[in-house]
Amino acid sequence: RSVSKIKELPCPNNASLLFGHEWDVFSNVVGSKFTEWFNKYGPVYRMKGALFHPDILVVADRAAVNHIFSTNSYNYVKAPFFSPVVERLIGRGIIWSEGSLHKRFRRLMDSTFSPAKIRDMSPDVFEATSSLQTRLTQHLQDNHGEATIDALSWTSSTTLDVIGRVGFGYDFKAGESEEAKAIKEDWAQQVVAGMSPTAFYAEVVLRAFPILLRLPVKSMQAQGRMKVTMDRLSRRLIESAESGEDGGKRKGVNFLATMLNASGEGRMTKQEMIDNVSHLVIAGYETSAMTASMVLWELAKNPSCQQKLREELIRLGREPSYDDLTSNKDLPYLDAVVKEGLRCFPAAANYGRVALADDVLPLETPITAPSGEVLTELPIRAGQSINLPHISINTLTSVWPDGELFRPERWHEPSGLPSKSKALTSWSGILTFGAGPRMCLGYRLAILELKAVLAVLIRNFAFEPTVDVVEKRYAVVLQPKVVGKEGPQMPLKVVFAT
Ligand code: HEM
Repeated sequence: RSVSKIKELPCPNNASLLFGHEWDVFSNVVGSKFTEWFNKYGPVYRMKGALFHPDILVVADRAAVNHIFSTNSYNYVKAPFFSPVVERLIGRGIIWSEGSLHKRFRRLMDSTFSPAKIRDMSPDVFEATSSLQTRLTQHLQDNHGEATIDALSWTSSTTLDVIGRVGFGYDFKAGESEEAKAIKEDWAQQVVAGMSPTAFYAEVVLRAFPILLRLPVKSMQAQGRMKVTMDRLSRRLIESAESGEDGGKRKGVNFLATMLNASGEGRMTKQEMIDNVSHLVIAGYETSAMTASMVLWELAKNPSCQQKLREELIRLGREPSYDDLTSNKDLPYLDAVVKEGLRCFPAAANYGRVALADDVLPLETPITAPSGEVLTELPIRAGQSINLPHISINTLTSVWPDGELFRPERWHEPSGLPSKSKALTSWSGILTFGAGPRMCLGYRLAILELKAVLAVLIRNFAFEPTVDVVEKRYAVVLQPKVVGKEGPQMPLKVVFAT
């Protein structure tokens, strides 16, 4: 068995005796501490864990990242603390699964997200975005042409609509159906709980004493409530499709049809179907909605970017079609805006993994240990916690020129992007959708949705920031939060575009 060399790595000073460096990471702007330490110590370092948890490895080195995501991906699992939380929230579906179960789920679901299937989904996406336009137009007319909206709430109603339609032939009625309201409410409660310092303490205590997971703690009961809502919806969808009560609508094209087929052939149990419906809804709706709201925020703060995008959309002279949105021929700036939004605001901002078995991480940038030994690879032991903070890795200035700035133009300038020798091999060289066998299943749908939502909004409306101070927080996924107010939100002023 090789000896771990973790202790040879640089480590920031000033760790708290009780909370190591983890409180620093939680209480500062998302990713800022990781970035500060990457800049100081290079692309691989260790930090102290809370409650005497062994040191955590933090990695941005290109070879190590590629190894963990792609080459030996199944050796790097979600943290043991994370799995029971996901299970309690949304059951044992694809996000929860590991190893052979994950491979089986992935084989069943991969084809549902092929480019051809996404094209088939596009009318549903456009129906949802056109409803967004109609509702926002009405809202502005009711408010004398000017309103302050919570952009996150508007985008999440739209992405929930999309996932309902394309996934299950189900209409969430722009966030107004009983289930949509329950899902949005339960989710918001999770996020509010996740933003509080108690969430930090709960996580590190439960990690140290997993037995406590069995106790009836309040925040865990909230997770249970979400599962009840999701289970009820999943069962209803499945039963109405099985009985033909929905007129065969849900047996047609969507994820549910794929799962019903698999279940008919004995390749998926009913409970697995129920859980995977929940996983697809949760994975698919809030991530895309948050990203869209963050991009709107950036465009609100950058009127010239917003105007440039609007002019491109007006120049097109028609509602963008699927081909317009995917070919990038006539809408290159929209493509750049979406890529830049995904780079700067990755949903899984602080991403963690744990090694199942001993392994050796390759290193692109050798590390000189205090002994003078030069490490060109890093042996690690089973159980090693690893952090791969997407938000820092996507924005490191040593890789991305002025990487901390939101600047869509970079995607059209060779000097704005990482050099070939520094770029990751993931989608567009960023980690937002992960990489390798667990790469986001719905990334093509997410990109189409983001483009369709932004095209409709920017073509027809103009956005400005409010006096509220918005900050990025991490609770379940990356979230916008207004300083001094509870819960996630993105307040923006909106008027009709002229
Ligand atoms: C901007 C929007 C989105 C972002 C940033 C995002 C990001 C991610 C990330 C980081 C992962 C985890 C990869 C890993 O575990 O290594 C993931 C997994 C997943 N995503 Fe997305 N996602 C988005 C939208 C969607 C959409 C629209 C769907 C469609 C239903 C979706 C479905 C999934 C599923 C099913 C998984 C689990 C894949 C697996 O474990 O094999 N995501 N996503």
